[in-house]
Amino acid sequence: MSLTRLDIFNLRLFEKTRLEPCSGLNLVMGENASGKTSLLEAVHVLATGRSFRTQRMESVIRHGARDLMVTGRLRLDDRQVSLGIRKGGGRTVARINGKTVRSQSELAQALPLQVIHPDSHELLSGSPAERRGFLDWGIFYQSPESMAHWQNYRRALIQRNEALRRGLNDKALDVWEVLLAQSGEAMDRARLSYLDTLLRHVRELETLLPGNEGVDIAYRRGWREGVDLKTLLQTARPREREMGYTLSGPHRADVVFRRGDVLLADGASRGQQKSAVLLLRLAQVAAFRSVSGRSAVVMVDDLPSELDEVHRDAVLALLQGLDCQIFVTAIDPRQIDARGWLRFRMFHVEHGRLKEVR
Ligand SMILES: Nc1ncnc2c1ncn2[C@@H]1O[C@H](COP(=O)(O)OP(=O)(O)OP(=O)(O)O)[C@@H](O)[C@H]1O
Repeated sequence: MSLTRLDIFNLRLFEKTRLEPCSGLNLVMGENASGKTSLLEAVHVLATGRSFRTQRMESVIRHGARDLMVTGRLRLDDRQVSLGIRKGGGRTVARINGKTVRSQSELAQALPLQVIHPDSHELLSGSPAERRGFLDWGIFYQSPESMAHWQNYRRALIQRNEALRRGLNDKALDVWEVLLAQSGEAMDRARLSYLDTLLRHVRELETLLPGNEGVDIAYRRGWREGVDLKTLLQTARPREREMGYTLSGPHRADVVFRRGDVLLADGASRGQQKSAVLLLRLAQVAAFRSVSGRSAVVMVDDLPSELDEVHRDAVLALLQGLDCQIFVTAIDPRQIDARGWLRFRMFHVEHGRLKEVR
């Protein structure tokens, strides 16, 4: 699967821009503030409806414009699919093949995307929510039916917290706790099963990125081991009534990444962190392929930063082995050795103007 065409309207400094990428490596180069990251951001908006740089979509809309639009053409085996999204004034309209779709997640299913950018080390050192998002990316693609458990869980969690705050009786809590326990334990099983798959791919790829051998992922499910969630919720009522919210469950899950005795969150250099995050996220792409038979699009913003030549080349070799469509940005194209890539295109961007140079 690959994007064969991308049209961007009113996104950051792009007023109207077309990109025709190849199905292999697409290198986007340009000076600082030329618009390289914005180009990747456009692909991300198309796939997810969100930016990977900001929560405030208004700041992504070109100054002076009311809304932004990104459309793309995807080649899936021998089929063509067109995707589009328009965002502005708090409204989103998403389309597939010209038809408005109800949920943004339909675009995400059509265009699986993995992005690694300069803040991606937050997977290791940021908030647990970041790491739950990492797990849930995998589950969304490995077992989309599990997302229904997650939605049920979230709904029940809001209701139970409300009941706790309003001091409702045990009977009112019972209803929500049954739902929380059922959906929460299903979510936990899905996460465990995903981590199992993922770890196998980490083991397969780790030797390709020097310094990552033995990277390990320890899962913390969000409530005490050996206790079923329903019992735990019941026994925690007195304390949680005081607090006004639910203290345990898969919404408090986390994962810890380490290599031997070293916690990658604070015991690794920035370069080691970047290389570990690349390994973990690219293992997700490999796991996705093995489970679904489909390929994802991979984007690496500012690939050369923090990495020495050995690691840059190793990352490129790993990317090549994934056999996906890749977008890479760099200030200096000499830092990207694209010899050996049969499918390769290079673009130069300058003040929001894009030119194919190879
Ligand atoms: N909403 C907006 N409307 C118009 N221009 C914008 C908007 N938001 C940001 N810009 C401009 O976009 C440029 C930043 O683009 P971008 O971050 O994509 O560059 P880059 O090439 O990735 O830079 P770097 O290499 O420094 O990371 C800046 O010139 C900024 O002023």
